[in-house]
Amino acid sequence: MTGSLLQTTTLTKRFGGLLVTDSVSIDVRPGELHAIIGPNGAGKTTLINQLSGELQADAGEVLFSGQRVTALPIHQRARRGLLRSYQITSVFEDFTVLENTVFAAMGAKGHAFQFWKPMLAREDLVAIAREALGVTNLLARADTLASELAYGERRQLELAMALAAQPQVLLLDEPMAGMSVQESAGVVQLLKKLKGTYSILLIEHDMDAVFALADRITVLVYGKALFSGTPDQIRNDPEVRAVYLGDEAKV
Ligand SMILES: Nc1ncnc2c1ncn2[C@@H]1O[C@H](COP(=O)(O)OP(=O)(O)OP(=O)(O)O)[C@@H](O)[C@H]1O
Repeated sequence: MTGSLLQTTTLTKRFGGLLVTDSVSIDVRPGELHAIIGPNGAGKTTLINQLSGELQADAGEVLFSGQRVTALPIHQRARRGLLRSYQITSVFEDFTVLENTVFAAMGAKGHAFQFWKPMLAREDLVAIAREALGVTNLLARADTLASELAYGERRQLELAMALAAQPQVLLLDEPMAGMSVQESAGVVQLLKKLKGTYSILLIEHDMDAVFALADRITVLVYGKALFSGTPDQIRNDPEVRAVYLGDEAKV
């Protein structure tokens, strides 16, 4: 698979006797949004955890920009540009939205946090942070404390913080979970804007969102990548319809 930014080869993970990632080989190409769908318990989160570095695979490889990152910890993968939204830097409740985003930019660049220096004096990092807040429509809330954000805005902040870290590949695990219909629509618009610039691996249960956004979709069932293809191919594949989407699926 040439031209892949992120790739797994026969990735395998067991929890005791349970095979949760069953020799999965998938890839994310530059600029594409690749969605992973599958029933509850199919192993989607376990797979993304092995990509981010939160879990170590039992066998197989994770390649990022052609290099093995399989054994690297989370922060080293993040520094190379493989980043999971919301997990790299936690949100500080008593910091403003801008300060949290500057902090994320700082961490990504490997700068140590210096308590004696005002965070917002770092003009280069503030510029990166403001751009990320602009993209995620949070600029108007830049001076608001994180603790005062509504739930949907908080998820936007997590995404802004990930963007401030200037990733190449973004790993997103159910970014619309818990959101209102209106908030979800906002995230779909945002991801439409981001794809192309960033390569995105998305796990999402909202099939309307997945089919509106994905360039490619992989269907995971019992830990196995059953099928990968374009939304049209997935929609029209009889096996996928039978095992996952259901014959009545209107997608
Ligand atoms: N740390 C763990 N130890 C043991 N079993 C686990 C662990 N984490 C997940 N599992 C099991 O692995 C299987 C896959 O879980 P996973 O959360 O990856 O699925 P998922 O596709 O993300 O599910 P959902 O769509 O419900 O979020 C499930 O049967 C789950 O119970």
